[in-house]
Amino acid sequence: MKEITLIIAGPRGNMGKEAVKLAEQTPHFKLLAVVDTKNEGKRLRDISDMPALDIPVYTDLEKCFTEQKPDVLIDLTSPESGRVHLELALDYGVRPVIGTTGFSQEDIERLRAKAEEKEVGAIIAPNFAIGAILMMKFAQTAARYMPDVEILEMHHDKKLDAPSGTAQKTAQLISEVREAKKQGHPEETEDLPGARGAEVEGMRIHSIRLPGLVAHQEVLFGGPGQTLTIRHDSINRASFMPGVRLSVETVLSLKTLVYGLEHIID
Ligand SMILES: NC(=O)C1=CN([C@@H]2O[C@H](COP(=O)(O)OP(=O)(O)OC[C@H]3O[C@@H](n4cnc5c(N)ncnc54)[C@H](OP(=O)(O)O)[C@@H]3O)[C@@H](O)[C@H]2O)C=CC1
Ligand SMILES: O=C(O)C1=N[C@H](C(=O)O)C[C@H](O)C1
Repeated sequence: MKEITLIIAGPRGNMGKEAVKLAEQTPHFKLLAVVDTKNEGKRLRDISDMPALDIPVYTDLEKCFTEQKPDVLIDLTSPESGRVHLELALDYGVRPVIGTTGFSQEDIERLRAKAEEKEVGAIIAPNFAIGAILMMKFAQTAARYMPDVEILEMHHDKKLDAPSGTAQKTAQLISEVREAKKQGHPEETEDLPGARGAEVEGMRIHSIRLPGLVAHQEVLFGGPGQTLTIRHDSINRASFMPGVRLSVETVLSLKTLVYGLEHIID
């Protein structure tokens, strides 16, 4: 397989650490450098807890692109940084693979237009885990038959964004097959604000944050006399890495921005 050169933004994070390992262990991936919020000028091996790789650490993504000229940027940072990094990658002709969550529908449409104008492929994957993609697909199928649905997403308490990117993507997929409808009692009230969760076309999304959790989601459907629950659990971050690898390999042949791995995994 042809060698693919990479930059990883966010290498000290939970996901970034796994992605660095993935890059090290994949024979046709070559990690050129990493982009961090600190440690400018150091080598990766000089940062505690990081693998002994003799590659540079940058704090300035533009400088990194100019000096390293990578094929692909893997971004696993924060919602604000992920947006800026994706735009910069498109400007520099570097293919972004963005696992960072917190993108709005407007962001995605604007960035897709830019990717197409520049003819640079890009992937935003709110969830890289195959099981999570299947959970979303199954939920979309179920919603055709059982349109009353609530989404419960549960994550570790270091997560910055709510609801999760996966929950938002699930709601979007369901809304493609389900007519918007108000659920629950027509006269229900929220005696404590937020008690019924966030609302997307009448569906409700509930976000739980607790230490001990990694990434979990239940999609609950109700119909007369029955319920259906579709659940996915990521019990560690290794669950996301096959999807990261597939995204890096696929983004090179794209000329648009793909939002969600369900468009890549048939
Ligand atoms: N798509 C998927 O399957 C998955 C997506 N995610 C998403 O990935 C993102 C990262 O998650 P996670 O690893 O758990 O988060 P962490 O907080 O553990 O790691 C984020 C890392 O990014 C760094 N960072 C922030 N801004 C920048 C920047 N501008 N340049 C370089 N590095 C930066 C942080 O540095 P510092 O500590 O100094 O701020 C930190 O080291 C989140 O948006 C999360 O929702 C998570 C799991 C799976
Ligand atoms: O922050 C996380 O951890 C995760 N974020 C993604 C999301 O917001 O859906 C994917 C996964 O759920 C883990």
